[in-house]
Amino acid sequence: MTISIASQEISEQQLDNEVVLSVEGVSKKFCRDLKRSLLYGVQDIATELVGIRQKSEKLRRDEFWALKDVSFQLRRGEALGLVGPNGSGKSTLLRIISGLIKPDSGFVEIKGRIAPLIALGAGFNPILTGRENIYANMSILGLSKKEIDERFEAVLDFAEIGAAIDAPVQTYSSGMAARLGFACAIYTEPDILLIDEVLAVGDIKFRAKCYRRLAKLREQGTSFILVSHNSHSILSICESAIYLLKGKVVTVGNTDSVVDKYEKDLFSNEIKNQAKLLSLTDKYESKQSDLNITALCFKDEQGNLTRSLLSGETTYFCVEFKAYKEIENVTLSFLIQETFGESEHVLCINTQQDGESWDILPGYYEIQLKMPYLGLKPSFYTLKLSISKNLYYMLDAVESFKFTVEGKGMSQCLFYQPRTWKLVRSHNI
Ligand SMILES: Nc1ncnc2c1ncn2[C@@H]1O[C@H](COP(=O)(O)OP(=O)(O)OP(=O)(O)O)[C@@H](O)[C@H]1O
Repeated sequence: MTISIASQEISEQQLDNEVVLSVEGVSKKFCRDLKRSLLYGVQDIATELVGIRQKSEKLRRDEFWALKDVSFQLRRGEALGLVGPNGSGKSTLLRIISGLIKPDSGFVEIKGRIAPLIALGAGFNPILTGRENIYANMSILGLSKKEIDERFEAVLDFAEIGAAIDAPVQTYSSGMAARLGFACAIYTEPDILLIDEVLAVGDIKFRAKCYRRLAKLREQGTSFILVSHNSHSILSICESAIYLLKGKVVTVGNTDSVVDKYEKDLFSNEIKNQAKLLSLTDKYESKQSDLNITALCFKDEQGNLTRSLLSGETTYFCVEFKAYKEIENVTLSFLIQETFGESEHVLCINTQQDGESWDILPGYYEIQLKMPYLGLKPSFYTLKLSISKNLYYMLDAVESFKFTVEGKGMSQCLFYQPRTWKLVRSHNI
């Protein structure tokens, strides 16, 4: 009896550790010049046909490595996040894994069924109806007609597109196409699901439903590769991650440490580019306006200009402007969004709400907003700001002011909570 339990434990452990995807030394080159790319393509086909094509590590004119020597393994039930800046090769890697394109060197080994959710409605034919596309899409993913018949209602139910199922997919909104694509992919019950940013579309309710469904699939042993610019999604879904930069693997390992490294690199690049954003000297100055915003900046408690904001620190947000004439009832409003977030406003502040407005004479001014504890979590932000007269008459605005906030150990939080701790002993035993 004991022996059988032990052997069962071992076999479960082996199953858990089962590698379902192996990517070994994968490299892929592309050519920047379209004409030359076609020429290289024809050359490659011709040399392959006569059997003299050799895999070359050399780049021809205008070629570059979109992926270089990428290796990793994905295990059964594992969720792996893929992070990296634009153009780092994430989509190329997913396209190679899904078999859409061939690598120039290296190989990909897959055990089981793979379902790619790579672009919105990937694989959908726009002139076919939703119903026809479900059959076409799921049969490409390897299901028989009988299997699709059995799952059809569940797909329809999940996608929530109602009567539109008999309309051509080209009439669908991007959210509807994404829902149908997601439903088709998950109901094929794949062993590996590749998800490229698709979770960023759709309303919050649908996203929550997708996350619940993904958690369920994972319990059943499905593995995922998730590409997202939103670190929060990666951190909440994946236990391991890969950071790609210019086609090469920078780090691979536990999600927290990989995302931390990726964000640090992004922060330092943003901060280097930030200096000139503090002053708005390049901003167009309208001669017809009664007021012009001249600079935006942050200051610390001592009044020093600061470029590195820290969650939880006392911070002043300062807006300098020049008024050309006497103006009554001047108000300021701004809203802050996460630059790479999913478009929800993180913070909207309006002097009117706070019962503040000013009557001003011609001259130079600085409005200072004191935030005793900066409640923003570490991330990149974009701020939009406007100064108005009588709330609705806009005098001047700044469309996009970018800044970063740093802090430690808050990668999964949504905001900073100022706090102190105390242990109080209530009774003796
Ligand atoms: N078919 C192609 N022909 C030529 N260049 C390409 C092709 N596909 C991708 N590239 C280039 O390869 C590089 C990697 O692109 P890829 O789409 O994989 O990046 P990514 O990390 O997914 O970017 P993003 O985050 O913007 O989606 C980019 O420089 C891109 O311009």
